[in-house]
Amino acid sequence: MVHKIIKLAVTDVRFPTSLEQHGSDAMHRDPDYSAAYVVISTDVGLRGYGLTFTVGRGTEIVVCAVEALAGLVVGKSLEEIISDFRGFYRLLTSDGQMRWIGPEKGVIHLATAAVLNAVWDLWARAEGKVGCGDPKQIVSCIDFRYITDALTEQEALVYITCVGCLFCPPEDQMLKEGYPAYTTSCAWMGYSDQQLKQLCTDALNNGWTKFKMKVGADLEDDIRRCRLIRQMIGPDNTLMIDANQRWDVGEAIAWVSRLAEFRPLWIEEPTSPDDILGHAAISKALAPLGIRVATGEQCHNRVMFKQFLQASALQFVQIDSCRLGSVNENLAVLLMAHKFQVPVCPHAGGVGLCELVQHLILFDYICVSADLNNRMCEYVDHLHEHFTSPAVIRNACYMPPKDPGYSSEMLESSVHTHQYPEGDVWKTLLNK
Ligand SMILES: C[C@H](O)[C@@H](O)CC(=O)C(=O)O
Ligand SMILES: [Mg+2]
Repeated sequence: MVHKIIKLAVTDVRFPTSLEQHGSDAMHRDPDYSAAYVVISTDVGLRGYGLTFTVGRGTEIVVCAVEALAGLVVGKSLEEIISDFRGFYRLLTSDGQMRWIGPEKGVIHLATAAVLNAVWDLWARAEGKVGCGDPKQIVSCIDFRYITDALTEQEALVYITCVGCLFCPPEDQMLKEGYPAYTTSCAWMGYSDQQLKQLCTDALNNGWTKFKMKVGADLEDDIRRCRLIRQMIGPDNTLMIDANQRWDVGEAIAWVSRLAEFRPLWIEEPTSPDDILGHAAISKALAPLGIRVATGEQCHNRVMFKQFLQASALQFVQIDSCRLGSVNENLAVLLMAHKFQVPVCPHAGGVGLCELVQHLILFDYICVSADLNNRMCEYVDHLHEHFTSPAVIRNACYMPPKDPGYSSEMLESSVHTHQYPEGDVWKTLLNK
């Protein structure tokens, strides 16, 4: 059957998370978790749902960028797209008049992610499964331009060990135990000590063993809060810290050295996400303290990741389902990470990110790495109730999604009440 795309609609959906400081960090003190939410409709009634994550006012700019891309999608059939998905990725990322405002970075790339995420969702739904493709087909979705010095198409084909799957029915171990997760939800920057203690207690009771906390605003506060969380979780559980790009290179090294006594596994985003050599310097300086560097949530494309890997500038690759150009570009990055033997631990702190990225990490485990050592996927406990197929956590592990698609569909009622500014939630807040 042919599925012709006849419409692309995009909505600015925002959740007022800043009211309770959910999602806050040293650089984003008042994030309203938001999404440019895309619905593509076909002439046979099937729809695909996609999104990209944002944190508030910027969403309206991403929505404009999605609208500017719509003309490249509407009128095509799904079958035409997937018969040359690499070409379609290029069409979106290399359009002669649009690429000037990227290329493959910033607002236009977030918009590309939203559109392509919807296409992947549509593809999986059309196939009636949680995904599609054999290794050759999967590799044919990747644009290798700019990365062949690090990863060739032939190598990629060898690295995909499992026959016949992207989003295929997961293997037994994943079905029984799930994929290990860590929680960031106990220690957002704006939470009080009391709240942090209570959330840690609840999380420990629910079986969580890996915790991430926000740092970087005030050193004395960080020392106090790290001590508190270490006391709460005990010596054997895992702690990670996240500065969200707060420091210069030297400052990062000095600051994190002061937190070494709390034995963080990694410092995340210590400095500018674009500073590859800075991250390399921080990695080198902190290695003797047993602290590694993680980054990726604002690493804007595969070329940047390539250089991070080539420069040994990161020890954990944090792919993001909405920052990179959808599944297509995430596949390139997780295959490069495999080649460089750096574990992938996806970023999921945002609305919808847990839902989407769980598919990518399952693919990484089942089809590429077959390794859980030092690997875990972030989980944040917010806003899942707005999705038709929310991520399911059992005993601190992601349980494989069961419904066909990319788990990216939101409840119509949630979209309706949270669209900005006309949804009821915002009408009420803005009129206060
Ligand atoms: C603004 C977001 O909540 C950000 O703090 C998320 C993040 O850094 C993470 O989940 O890691
Ligand atoms: Mg982070």
